[in-house]
Amino acid sequence: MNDVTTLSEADAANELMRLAKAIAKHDRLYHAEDSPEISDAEYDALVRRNAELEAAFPHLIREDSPSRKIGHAIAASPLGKVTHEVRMMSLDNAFSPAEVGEWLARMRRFLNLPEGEPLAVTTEDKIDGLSCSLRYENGKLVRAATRGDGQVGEDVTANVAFIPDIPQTLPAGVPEVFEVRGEVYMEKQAFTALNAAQQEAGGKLFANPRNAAAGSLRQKDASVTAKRQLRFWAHGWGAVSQLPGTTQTEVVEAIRSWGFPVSPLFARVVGGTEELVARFDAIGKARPDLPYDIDGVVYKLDRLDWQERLGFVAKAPRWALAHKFPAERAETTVEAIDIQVGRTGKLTPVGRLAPVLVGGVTVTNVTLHNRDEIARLGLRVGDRVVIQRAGDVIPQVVENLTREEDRPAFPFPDHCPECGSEAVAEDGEVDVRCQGGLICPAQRTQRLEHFVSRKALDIEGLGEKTIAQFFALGWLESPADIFRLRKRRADILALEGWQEKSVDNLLAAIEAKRAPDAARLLFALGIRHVGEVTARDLMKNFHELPVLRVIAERAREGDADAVAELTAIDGIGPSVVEALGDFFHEPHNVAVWEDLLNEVTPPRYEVQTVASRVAGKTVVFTGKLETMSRDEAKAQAERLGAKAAGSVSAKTDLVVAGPGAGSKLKKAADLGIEVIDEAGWAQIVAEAG
Ligand SMILES: NC(=O)c1ccc[n+]([C@@H]2O[C@H](COP(=O)([O-])OP(=O)(O)OC[C@H]3O[C@@H](n4cnc5c(N)ncnc54)[C@H](O)[C@@H]3O)[C@@H](O)[C@H]2O)c1
Ligand SMILES: [Zn+2]
Repeated sequence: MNDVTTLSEADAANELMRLAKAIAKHDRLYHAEDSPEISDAEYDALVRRNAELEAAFPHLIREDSPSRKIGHAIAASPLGKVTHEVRMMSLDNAFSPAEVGEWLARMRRFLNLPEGEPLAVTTEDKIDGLSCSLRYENGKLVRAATRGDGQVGEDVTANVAFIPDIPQTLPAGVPEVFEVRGEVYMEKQAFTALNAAQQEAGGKLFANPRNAAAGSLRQKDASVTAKRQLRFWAHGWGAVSQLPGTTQTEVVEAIRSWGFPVSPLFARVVGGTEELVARFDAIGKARPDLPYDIDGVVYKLDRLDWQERLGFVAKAPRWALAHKFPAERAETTVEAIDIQVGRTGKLTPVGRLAPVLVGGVTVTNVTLHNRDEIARLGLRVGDRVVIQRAGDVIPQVVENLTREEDRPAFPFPDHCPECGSEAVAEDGEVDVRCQGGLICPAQRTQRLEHFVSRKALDIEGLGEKTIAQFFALGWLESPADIFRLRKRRADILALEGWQEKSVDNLLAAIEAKRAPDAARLLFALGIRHVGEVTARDLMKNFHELPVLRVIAERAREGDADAVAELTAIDGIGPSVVEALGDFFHEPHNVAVWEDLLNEVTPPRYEVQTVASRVAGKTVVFTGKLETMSRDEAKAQAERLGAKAAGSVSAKTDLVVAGPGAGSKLKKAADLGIEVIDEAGWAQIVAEAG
């Protein structure tokens, strides 16, 4: 779904046409046939999208716009037609306190009321049924009608005779003409029982109590209605010869006194957004215990003279608002599963959904996390799913409703969709990663940033921004390109923000790394499991990068000697051996590697030691080190010609202990080994050359 602000007029017009068609179709299925094909949340997302487009392109609003239509025309209904004397309306929706506040502010502006003056507003639950208009003349029920398209509804007079909540006659003294309007509904229990009975009899199943109530009322044969447990409560009125009050509250009270049920949660609230939202929250709390379904709270301005002044917009009164409970869960269809490659090479599946309104927000994408999650859900393209979005949490698929169908599983890719390199999950890991780190466009800039970072090649002046800029210009695709930047001196100078001096400084910093430290270069390549320390350990043993490559390739081919040679190194395990083998097995990586080694020439790697009083000794670091990391401490020991070991034994010469050293300290004492603290170690480092 494209952002409306970037949409061309032609695209907007096309989309509006498609929406008008789709919404009309779903209106027919829902209102005329009582068998919706999509969830309300999906329908609401279509309506919302239509409203967004119409707001951005008001001149494109169609003659047949869904925003102007109520319900569905009843042309095809077998029931008689009734023209409403006063149109039956819909309600505007709000999904957030902010939208409720806007509604209140709009009314205030319209009525020119002073800011902050409290308003009296009635609140009642928005019951999920179908509207029905009951016309009484001289206290006798003469006509009952559905809403239809708002102007013309269906005659259900015979049907409502079987609804005990609807009186056939009213007490003496009622106005000559009075149309009571309210909701015909089915309680949850009756709905469950009806569907069970329908299932038994092989009849039609209803999607929800609202559809069941509508399907039960709108029957040509009223004896069918008689078998269904329908109920009614009143929430308004249509044509009247006289009003029994000057406020919504007074008239609803009068209707109640004539024998009609009204909402048990009806209340008059004086205040602003905060007071209304408090009431909304209270009704939300009561919701699970109500015997019927509700989907929100209806607010109506209490004063009828103000209602009259406010009047109506296209299809709803300005003086009323339906504040809907944001559905935290909703049903929709997975239209596609795309694979995104993250900056670390992780393949993340993303579900593309038929747009659906969840928690008041239109959701079109959902993260599917990883390959295991797709397997757990048994998810395939085309499946119906329940998605959930609570608060600001990223939407999740909580259930796959299409499980049982016999279709092939989603084939999770074993190659990176960005670069075509192999994508694998290592043992015990759920994430599948692209192995083409150095050539994968999704990973490239991050790999380059790592390549020049302080602990890697440490090239000053080549920051994140510059890398991104050069990358976008096509100047930096792989590490070797860094060393070819000198040919672009004039091009860089022509860029904004670069002067002779800064360009020359950058190029000098790069030239200074033509003969880099081999361990840093190896670490800079970003091979999985090959961190700073591992890179040094490897280079200490093999000294030359081409030698390491040969050993790694032989190990991958299963050469036991090569494997043994690698794993004999302290700290090198099977995962490093595998990662190295995989790296050199990927032709793209080899190309990058060879290209790079044509540009730079690392000298033979030898551990550079300085004279110190711990040369040739074995040191153990233990406890919490406060001024350096354990890796740094190890590196320092190496530079001083000492060996850093992990545990205290008879071979240990010196223990450097931080706070909380514990058992190792005790062992050192038992063996009579010298123990110093971090400050003592710093002293030794400082003394050395
Ligand atoms: N799934 C689908 O395919 C599909 C298709 C069309 C419509 N729908 C659903 O139908 C609804 C839209 O229908 P709508 O335009 O008739 O609006 P609506 O039903 O959301 O709101 C208007 C109606 O609310 C009723 N109502 C309930 N309690 C009320 C109260 N206390 N006071 C006043 N009115 C009260 C009235 O009958 C009124 O006509 C949406 O929820 C939509 O998701 C779904
Ligand atoms: Zn890739």
